[in-house]
Amino acid sequence: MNHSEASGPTAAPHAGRTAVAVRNASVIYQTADTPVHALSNIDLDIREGEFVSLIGPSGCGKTTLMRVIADLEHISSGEVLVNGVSPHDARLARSYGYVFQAPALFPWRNVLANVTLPLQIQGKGKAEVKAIALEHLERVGLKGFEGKYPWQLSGGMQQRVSIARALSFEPKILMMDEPFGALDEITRDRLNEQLQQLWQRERRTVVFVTHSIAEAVYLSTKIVVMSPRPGRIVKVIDSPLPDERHLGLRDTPAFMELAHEVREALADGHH
Ligand SMILES: Nc1ncnc2c1ncn2[C@@H]1O[C@H](COP(=O)(O)OP(=O)(O)OP(=O)(O)O)[C@@H](O)[C@H]1O
Repeated sequence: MNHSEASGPTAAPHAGRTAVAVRNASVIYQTADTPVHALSNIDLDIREGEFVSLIGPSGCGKTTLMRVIADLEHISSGEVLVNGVSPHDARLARSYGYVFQAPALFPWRNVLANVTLPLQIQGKGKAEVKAIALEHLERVGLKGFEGKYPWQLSGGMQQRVSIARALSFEPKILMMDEPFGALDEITRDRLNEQLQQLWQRERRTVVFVTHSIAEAVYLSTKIVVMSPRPGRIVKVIDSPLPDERHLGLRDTPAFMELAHEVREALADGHH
């Protein structure tokens, strides 16, 4: 069965409810000398179940935009709504799961204890917490590794533990800031494929920051191309690729065409 037969000639319309609405949002960092205009007049809609990548050159405000959505940073003007409420209220409702570039696991806790931590903080019972954590470890392909310590795992495996931990309390939105940026290309490819399959199964909303055109095109249903000084959105591209994807897709004309469109938009942003 080819991919297009599996899910139609183009991606299914990701017509879920609005998960994130950013309206005319700007962020100005006050520094000792001149203020830094990190984001300027950002408008963005993300629907439930979309996999959205923010891509752009260093310093264009990708991380700032993600942090604004996730209530880790405040906007200077404009409005941001997450599931219809402020990012602050969304955070209190445990809407976000975070995965950062460095896995940020506790070295003195084994894999299971790292994944159970957010659940323990929620006050769930011990047996329930363990069952949930084991299930999430299995989902990221780490069944049998629950007794290992982070230093006994490869970088890619550590990042899979971080993903399991972020998903353990079933957040509405998974926020991923260059999660695979520090990994070698082969490991990165494999994790891209696993993440894509995970998204296909769960259809959770994902906001993903990356520098890689190939990664953005492979993973996303929507690609947000940004440019620096001040950080703004140059183009929003809805992916025409089918939802079911394998790494071989990267060699197809449709993939290369989309990668070209992203590259052109990035170049336009520099003018
Ligand atoms: N806390 C801060 N105080 C002052 N300036 C900041 C702060 N955080 C970020 N900036 C500046 O805001 C701009 C946007 O930064 P941001 O980290 O969002 O960009 P980015 O696209 O994620 O970059 P990279 O790809 O290098 O991580 C940059 O010019 C950065 O130097």
